[in-house]
Amino acid sequence: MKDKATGKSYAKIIWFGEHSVVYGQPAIAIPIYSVDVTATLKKIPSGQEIHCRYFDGPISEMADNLRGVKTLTNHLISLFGAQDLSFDLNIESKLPSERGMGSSAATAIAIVRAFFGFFEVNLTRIQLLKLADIEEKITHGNPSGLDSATASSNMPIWFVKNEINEQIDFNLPTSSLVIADSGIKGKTSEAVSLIHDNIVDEPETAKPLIEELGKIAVSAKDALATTDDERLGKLMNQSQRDLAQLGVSNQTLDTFCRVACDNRALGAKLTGSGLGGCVIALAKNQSDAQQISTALRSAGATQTWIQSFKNYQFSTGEAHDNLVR
Ligand SMILES: C[C@@](O)(CCO)CC(=O)[O-]
Repeated sequence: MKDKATGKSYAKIIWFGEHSVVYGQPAIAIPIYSVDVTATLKKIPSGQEIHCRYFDGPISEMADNLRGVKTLTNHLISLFGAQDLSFDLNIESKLPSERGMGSSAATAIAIVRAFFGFFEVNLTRIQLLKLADIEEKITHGNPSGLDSATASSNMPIWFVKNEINEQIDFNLPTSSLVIADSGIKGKTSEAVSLIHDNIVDEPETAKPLIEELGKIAVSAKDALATTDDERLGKLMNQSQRDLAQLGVSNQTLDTFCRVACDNRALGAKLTGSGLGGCVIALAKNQSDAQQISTALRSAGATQTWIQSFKNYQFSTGEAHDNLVR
């Protein structure tokens, strides 16, 4: 056992396939390395404390809105027989919460990694995702697993619920994604049940849209393999139309997409569960990305990030074993 260990994870951006992934369609998602979560577990003289932006104090006193993190932490305490250990768990997150960037999954992944690092026990990817799911099931109800799979990956992934979780390697050396936060909170569980209700109430409209979103993800994978950024942009626009028809966009997100496209974006769409949160726009080069980012800030984005794909591959030192959870 160490005196101190840290676990890291990343914000996730779903490029293609949010919502349809819940219904078995494929998705493409990417970790955003500059927007990360670090959990640090260290020994202290007494108590079991947790510090994060929503809570500061003993784990036993955590409020109900943090039930996911509390349950996961208690599960890890039992797993390692650490009931009598005095420790402090400090979570530092650069992710805004409820903005479609996978804040809860990233927090869960960082916590699990911190515990395994602290107890010096090897962690397999399957174990990591299963443990993160303890938190995600409480926070989101019926997660596809895409958020945790991406937050823990060091590469973009191609994902099919319970079937495929593999890295994709592509080369888009000049393009980048501009991510713009609308500042509006979007609850994943609400957006997921809204789509579920649409499928039940209007299956003849909703089901073909879900299937089309899956086909778009397949085409996008092909466009990535052939470095066809113009096609990727068009596929993003098509996704946005389908997601809006399914009811998870809103006026602000629609406006952001239009502003991005009026400012040289090759395409734009909401990312994550929608009903708020972030929009992503594909830029052909760095100067276009700057222009799009500035235009989106003028249109009201509270924060923007530019993720370039140059030298995207990097290593966390942990193998991504391409295993299904
Ligand atoms: C909306 C959704 O597809 C992504 C949320 O980040 C839900 C899920 O995959 O569990």
